[in-house]
Amino acid sequence: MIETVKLTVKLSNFYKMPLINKVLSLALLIYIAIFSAYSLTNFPPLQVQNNVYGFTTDFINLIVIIFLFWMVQCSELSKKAYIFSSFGLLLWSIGTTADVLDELVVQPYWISIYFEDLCRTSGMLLTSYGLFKTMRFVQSINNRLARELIIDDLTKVHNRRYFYQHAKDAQHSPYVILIIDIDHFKMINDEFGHDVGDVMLKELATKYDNAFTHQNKFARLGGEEFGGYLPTNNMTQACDFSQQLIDLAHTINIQNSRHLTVSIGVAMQTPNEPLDKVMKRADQALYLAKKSGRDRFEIAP
Ligand SMILES: Nc1nc2c(ncn2[C@@H]2O[C@H](COP(=O)(O)OP(=O)(O)OP(=O)(O)O)[C@@H](O)[C@H]2O)c(=O)[nH]1
Repeated sequence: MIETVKLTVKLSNFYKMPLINKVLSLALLIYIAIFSAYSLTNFPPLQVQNNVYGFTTDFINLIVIIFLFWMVQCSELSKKAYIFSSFGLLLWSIGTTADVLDELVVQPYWISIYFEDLCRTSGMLLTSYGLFKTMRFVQSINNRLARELIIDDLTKVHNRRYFYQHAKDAQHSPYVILIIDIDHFKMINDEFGHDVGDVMLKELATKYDNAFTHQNKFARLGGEEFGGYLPTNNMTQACDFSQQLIDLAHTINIQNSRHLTVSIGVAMQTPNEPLDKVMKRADQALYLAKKSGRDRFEIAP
């Protein structure tokens, strides 16, 4: 099953966020307001005009860190990434607030040196780890989506997208295409139920996937139809392999009442023939195999 992945960073999302995000943001703003008011009223003032440059840069730093904190609150990150980034930026803003006020008043030594630097440094460390966790989170989503893009959901073998891409990219010429179709699959579904049909599809796909070794590729093209890609110019080998696949289907029992059969269309690429044409010829050969009684393979002329 594809699990829904939420990954949004939208500042307007804040109002939809859990209470904890809002409480944390409010706590930060209240802390900054109280600490600033306390410092400005209790510590000896400095000449602001002598520190305009320092005050401006520190103030911009603070605004940027608060903005980053806000962005984290509005993002849907993994739990660890959220916790580390939030608390890191919280500490970092607390340290930077002290840094800004440092330019306006004479702070006690323990604030201007120890408290400020400790908060800022530990904040930076936690934020960096939160960023690392965020990147790992994005990477894991990316890897999972990339995998899901080429894997068939039901049978877990490669899907049609992978098959066509591989056949186009492989650049082996000539190659052989097999189109493999389960016989009377509708009857199996009708007689035994759709769930039994699904089990048959999975069982056949797993067995065939194991049979396609080395450079040979196998995929579910859709429904009860599968594709095979053999980078070979040896038609005898391709025919022997097709017969092996037909025999392999016979080893699968449908509820111990009868075995599965498949029909296969085989087509070898002619010089410079595009993939869709080879597929079409393989499909025509499959149609012939069906018409000739099924449980067999036919070679496209
Ligand atoms: N259980 C199951 N059935 C599926 C799935 N995808 C397609 N089918 C069924 O496969 C059947 C294909 O039927 P047809 O195209 O008539 O082919 P067939 O009955 O195999 O007949 P021939 O190919 O002529 O031998 C349909 O009944 C589809 O509903 C699936 O994922 N699971």
